[in-house]
Parts: sequence; structure tokens; C-alpha cells
Amino acid sequence: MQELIATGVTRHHQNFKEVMQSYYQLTKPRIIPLLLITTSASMWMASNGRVNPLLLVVTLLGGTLAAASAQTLNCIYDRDIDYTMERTRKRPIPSGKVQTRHALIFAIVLAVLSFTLLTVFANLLAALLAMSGIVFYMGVYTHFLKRHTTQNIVIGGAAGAIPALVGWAAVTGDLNWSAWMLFAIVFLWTPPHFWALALMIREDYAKVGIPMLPVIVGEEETTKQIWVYTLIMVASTFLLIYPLGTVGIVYGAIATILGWKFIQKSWQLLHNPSDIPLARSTFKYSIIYMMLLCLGIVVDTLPETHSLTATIAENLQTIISAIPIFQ
Ligand code: HEM
Ligand SMILES: CC(C)=CCC/C(C)=C/CC/C(C)=C/COP(=O)(O)OP(=O)(O)O
Repeated sequence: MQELIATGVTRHHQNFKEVMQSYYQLTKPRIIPLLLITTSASMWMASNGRVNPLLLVVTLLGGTLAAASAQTLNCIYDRDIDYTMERTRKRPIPSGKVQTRHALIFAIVLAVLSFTLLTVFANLLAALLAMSGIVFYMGVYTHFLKRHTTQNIVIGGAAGAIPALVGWAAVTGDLNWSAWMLFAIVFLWTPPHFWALALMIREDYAKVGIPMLPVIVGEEETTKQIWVYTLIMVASTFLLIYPLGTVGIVYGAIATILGWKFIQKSWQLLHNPSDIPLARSTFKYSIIYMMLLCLGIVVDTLPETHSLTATIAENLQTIISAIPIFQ
């Protein structure tokens, strides 16, 4: 198969629009918005709700280019298994729409553009972190882990959590505990996110010999691990409130409601490990969860929210002190 692609036998003739679409597909574009949402949440936290709009645009653009480069390299490396798996067969390289050599040039151009943009308009740390995301996703996850260990996405998940660090670094030029905490939340979120999906498509992974957890240890053990990671992840979301104090009560309320729902889903899955629709719903919820949690961070850190909660607290204090038993 690789030979076939390498010799270009399967190459397709496409018009300009189709070529553009093929390169766009190489970047696995549906995943990028959520990576940018975690970057944005981090930028809002780092700037106490006052993000410089230009820096935001530049950082998100740099992040998009870096993630697109990483995904393109992954498409090149995994072209053999992508050809065999149902879900990935139509990707541009296995379907012969883009040649491997051209994809490589595309990935390099994207990475160079990302590095330049971030270095010039944000800072060197943000640029280096974005590049480390590419290296880790490609070198550590795709090359070393994906085909060799059931812990592939646990360790590899660190790549997907790096955009949170990029966001913080772009604002402050530095990293602190809060930045690492958001990194840890995304890191711990990745196993429930991915294993719920892997439960649905484990036959596909089994076919190409990828040792995704459900393929090797089965559904029951996988749902146990999803349960444990969900509990630790949800608990970790509160560390941003205490002891870190980066976010407050509004985020706390949102994290509680969202976390409770995630725990419920994982619990149901734990007791119904073969329920594929439930696994699908848990996977979809994991995405909504991360989106809304990040939105919660943004809303919580806005100066308007601070003044609103301060006013509510003051009024509550006045009301409480007017009640005789509290006087
Ligand atoms: C090693 C870590 C991860 C693995 C192995 C993984 C794997 C996957 C896979 C296989 C899909 C299905 C894609 C498809 O059908 O083409 C998916 C979907 C998705 N992933 Fe992940 N993921 C990881 C981390 C992340 C991270 C960190 C984010 C963002 C913060 C993310 C966001 C998404 C989104 C938004 C989708 C849904 C895309 C759609 O609408 O089809 N993933 N993930
Ligand atoms: C800062 C920076 C550039 C970070 C990189 C972040 C990044 C690209 C994360 C991607 C995570 C992800 C969707 C993995 C799926 O890979 P897979 O190969 O298992 O999926 P597949 O089976 O669909 O090919």
C-alpha cells in the first residue's frame, strides 16, 4: 500500500478547489477549534480577562498553523493504517489525493509560518512550546507510542494539552502553576475523551494492530479506567479555584454542573461497558464539556463578572446583617 502511494499510482487529478480541500483535510480541521478554545481560556486566565485582541488573533493563528502541521505529519506517518481503517480511508494521502512529498512540504511550511508568527508577534517561549507540540505529537505519540502501548494516548495526550501552555506563554512570556493546571486538566480529560470513542471503533483499531486500550484489555477494564480518569479530572478542575485562586465562584458553579454530568455518564458506562450509543454520547459529551469548561473560565475572568459578583456579595452581606439572629 505504501509503495502504491509512494509511486503515486493512485494519484487523482483534481481542480484547484479540490486540491485546496484535500490540503485542508490533511490538517484534520474538526479537532483544531477545541485546541484553540483551550488556548483562549488560558489567555483569558493569564490576562485576568483583559486579552489583547491582536495577540489573541496572532496566537490562535500560530496555534492553528502548528496543529495543522502536526496533524499533516501524523497523516503522512500513519498513511498505511489510515488506508486500512474504515474511518480514515478517505483521508487525502491514502485516497491518493495528495502525495506524501507534497504533504511533507506543506507541513514544514505550516510549522515555519507558525514559529515565525509566534516569535515575532507573541514571544519565543510560545513559539517553542508550539513547536514542542508538533515534535511530541509526531515523535512521541505517533512514532513511539501509538503502535506500541495501551498507554499511547495517556502519555501522548500531553501533546493535545500543550496549546493551553502556548496561550499562557503568549500573554506572560512565562509559565506558572495555573498554566500547568489547565495543561493537567486537558491531559486528564484525554483518556475519557478518546477511550469512549475507541470503545465504538475498536474493531477498526484491532484490524490494524493498534493496541488501543479496549482492543487489548476489553470493554470492562476500559470503562473502569474511564471512570477513574473522569473522577481525577473533574476533581482537578477545582484546583484552579483552590489553592490556585485563578478563577472564582462562577467557574466553580459551571465546573460543578459539567463535572457532575461527566461523572454520571462515566458511571453509566462503567455499568454498561458494551453500550455503544452510551459510549458515543460520552465521547460527544467530552467535547461539549471541554468547550463549556473553557467558556466558564473566560466568563469567570471577565472584569464585568468580577464587579457583578462583588455587588451580589455586598448585597447579600447587607441582607444577612439585617436579619436579627445574625446581628
Ligand atoms: C492523544 C490525544 C487524542 C487522541 C488520540 C484523540 C483522538 C480522536 C479521534 C480518533 C477522533 C475522531 C476523529 C475522526 O473521526 O476523524 C477525535 C475527535 C475529536 N477530538 Fe480528539 N483526541 C485526542 C486529544 C484531543 C484533544 C487534546 C482535543 C482538544 C482539546 C481533541 C478534540 C477533538 C474533537 C473536537 C473531536 C471531534 C471532531 C469531530 O467533530 O469529528 N482531541 N479525537
Ligand atoms: C501545540 C500543538 C501543535 C499541539 C498539537 C496538538 C495536537 C495536534 C493534538 C491532536 C490530538 C489528536 C486529535 C490525536 C489523534 O491522533 P490519532 O493519530 O490517534 O488520530 P486518528 O486515528 O484519527 O489518525
